[in-house]
Amino acid sequence: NNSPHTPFMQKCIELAEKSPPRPTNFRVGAILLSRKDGDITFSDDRILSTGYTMELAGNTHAEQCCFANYAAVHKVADDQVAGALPVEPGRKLVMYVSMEPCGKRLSGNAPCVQRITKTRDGGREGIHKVYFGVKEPGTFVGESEGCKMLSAAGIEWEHVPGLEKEILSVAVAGHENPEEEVKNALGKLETNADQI
Ligand SMILES: Nc1nc(=O)c(N)c(NC[C@H](O)[C@H](O)[C@H](O)COP(=O)(O)O)[nH]1
Ligand SMILES: [Zn+2]
Repeated sequence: NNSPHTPFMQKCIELAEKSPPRPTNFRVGAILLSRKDGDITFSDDRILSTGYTMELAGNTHAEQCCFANYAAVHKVADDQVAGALPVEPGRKLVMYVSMEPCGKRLSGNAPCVQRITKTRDGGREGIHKVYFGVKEPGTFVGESEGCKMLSAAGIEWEHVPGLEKEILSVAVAGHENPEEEVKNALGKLETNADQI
């Protein structure tokens, strides 16, 4: 699949591969960038931050680490990251994540969709669009709500097809029956591919 977004998804997979395998989460990679409107070759992209699951101490998600890394570089607290993100006319903030941002976490920690929507606080445009490579499998929270919650917050999202098997294999590497879980998740994708 030669989507122009594929190289970014491959970079997210490389990031996810740095994540320590655990049975209790998915290994995910995230990239935050600024993109010039109408730049169809993405040649004027500016990478702002990256993150991967458990990159930072504690039970941290890729998107969470991506924001926290940006906050640290800009010397603001994690919950102040929105105010530190660039606001540039003619440019948009875009996030690539190998897996759909979580709408709910078994740990009860703030879900990443909430962290993404918070970038719009104070009337800022914040994150304009999120690209992800696979919907979250039902392993932990059942039917994922991430996309619905992004739409409800007025944030665009798009599934980048073609790398589902690679993304899922990396994501579940620390799980009990990884092959089974990947097959199951891919099977679900086949049956409701149109509903993604
Ligand atoms: N998009 C995304 N990025 C991540 O870095 C990550 N680990 C998940 N995983 C989603 C999954 O639903 C939660 O990992 C479980 O619900 C357990 O919740 P905790 O992670 O312990 O808060 N999803
Ligand atoms: Zn998350």
